[in-house]
Amino acid sequence: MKLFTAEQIRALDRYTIEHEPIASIDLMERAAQAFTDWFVQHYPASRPVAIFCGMGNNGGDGLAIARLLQAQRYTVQCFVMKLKAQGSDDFETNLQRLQELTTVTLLERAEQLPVALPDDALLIDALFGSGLDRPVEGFPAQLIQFLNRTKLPTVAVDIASGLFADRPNGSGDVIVKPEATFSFQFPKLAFLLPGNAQYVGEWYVGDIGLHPEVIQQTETSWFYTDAAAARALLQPRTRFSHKGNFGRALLIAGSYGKIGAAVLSAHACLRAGAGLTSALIPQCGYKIMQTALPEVMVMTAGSNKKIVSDFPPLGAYDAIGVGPGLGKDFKTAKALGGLIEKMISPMVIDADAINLTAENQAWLAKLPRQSIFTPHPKEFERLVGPVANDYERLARAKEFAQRYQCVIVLKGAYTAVVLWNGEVHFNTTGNPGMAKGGSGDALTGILTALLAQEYDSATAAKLGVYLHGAAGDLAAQHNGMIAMTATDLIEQLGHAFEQLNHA
Ligand SMILES: NC(=O)C1=CN([C@@H]2O[C@H](COP(=O)(O)OP(=O)(O)OC[C@H]3O[C@@H](n4cnc5c(N)ncnc54)[C@H](OP(=O)(O)O)[C@@H]3O)[C@@H](O)[C@H]2O)[C@H](O)CC1
Ligand SMILES: [K+]
Repeated sequence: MKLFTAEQIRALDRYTIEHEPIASIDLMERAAQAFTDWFVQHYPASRPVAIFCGMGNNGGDGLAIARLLQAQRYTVQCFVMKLKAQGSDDFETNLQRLQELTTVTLLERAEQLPVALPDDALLIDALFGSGLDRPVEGFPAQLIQFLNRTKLPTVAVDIASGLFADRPNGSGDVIVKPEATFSFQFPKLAFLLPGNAQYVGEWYVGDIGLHPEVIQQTETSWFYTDAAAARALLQPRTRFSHKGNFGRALLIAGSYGKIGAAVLSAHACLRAGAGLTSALIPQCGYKIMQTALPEVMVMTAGSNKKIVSDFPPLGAYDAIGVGPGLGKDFKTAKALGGLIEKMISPMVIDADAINLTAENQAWLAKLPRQSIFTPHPKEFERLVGPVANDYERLARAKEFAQRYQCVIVLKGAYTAVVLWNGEVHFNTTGNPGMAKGGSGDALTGILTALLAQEYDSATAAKLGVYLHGAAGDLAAQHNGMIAMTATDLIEQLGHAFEQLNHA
């Protein structure tokens, strides 16, 4: 699914108004109706509602929502933050429509705050939407601070007031903190960035019928992978396949005390459908791996029993994943440098293999094209240096992916798959229960398995990250977010594949 900037969304609105055709006031009514339908499903009419409106189209939506909720028998108080004499045309029309039915309170000065609100009130924030073009200051900032201080459950219309849809906010910016955001047609880029979590809450998207033709034609480099998008990436396994078709995968992983990381990644590789899974691990892990996973073929390498070094020739493998629990011994580093130089097919590079690459940047130029890096934010900064915010992190990942023709999987709440062609695909599956040791090892195994099955790197990364999150969601359902482990996640992979097959 595509994501657009605020400016692109404005252009999509205009095109829809002209070509559907639909009057702009009717498009606003459609948006307000979509919000209201959703709101009625989520919040009971027994709770009083207080709606705070600005004077642009976001405020216009708020006024229309006030009218529609009143028709659904909600008790509604409506406030307009009056910053200027005249609002947008559609705002003015909706103000008139509402004032024919009820009184609207104008808020113009700080002295009018605090506003008295019932203890069980639900707040709707329609002060600013995607038209916000500067940080909020003065009276509007005081009003937002007041709303936040009430701690009453707040729902944002389209986007929390004060939050920029597609560019960074300053650290001191005043922004509404909603428990939920109901957005029109598309999630905003800002919703997918970890630093904005408290300014988004749960987000929902309502279809308001923007013109499908123009959505299809409008180019973007931002996407998100939902079930439909992931489903389209899945290759059918034919009945004539035998283990040779599904590729030979190799994990190079583990060091003394971290053999578990090797076991987890190999386990996930098996469950993600690799035909033959092998592991190259230190001698100290031999029995552990053979016992834990009889399906895995095990090799050990190097005279030091605690680490892997001196890799044997590895040309027989279709895909190699390297890094989980590997450690950073200089002998391991030397072997990894040699491997990177020889390999021609894409590799998955995780954990200590990322850290070692960060310390040996000359390897980057020799890296097999379309290799996949899977850094968490700290590992990413080791690779590229410090970054100031989520937007800069994405920009740097794009630059890096383009320069080295690789894929960067930026792990986080909405893991971002950044491709060498500049595209960014945000994942939509997963949950906080996955923020635990072992989750990343599982992802490396999954990605290596998909590469071995001849998925290209971009597809493997998007699909693998989706499945990893979907399996995590199933593990959370069965074991709870607190108790779930990486092994639970791996054991749900089969169900995650099935679920996707039937999506
Ligand atoms: N397809 C859709 O998504 C639809 C969306 N709708 C809704 O429309 C808004 C966007 O409406 P818009 O009128 O463009 O913008 P806002 O309502 O967000 O803001 C209006 C004006 O507010 C002023 N502004 C901006 N920043 C600040 C600030 N920091 N402090 C004070 N004032 C500010 C600015 O006007 P100025 O004259 O003061 O410069 C803005 O123009 C979208 O979010 C949806 O809710 C439609 O209803 C239907 C389709
Ligand atoms: K808003």
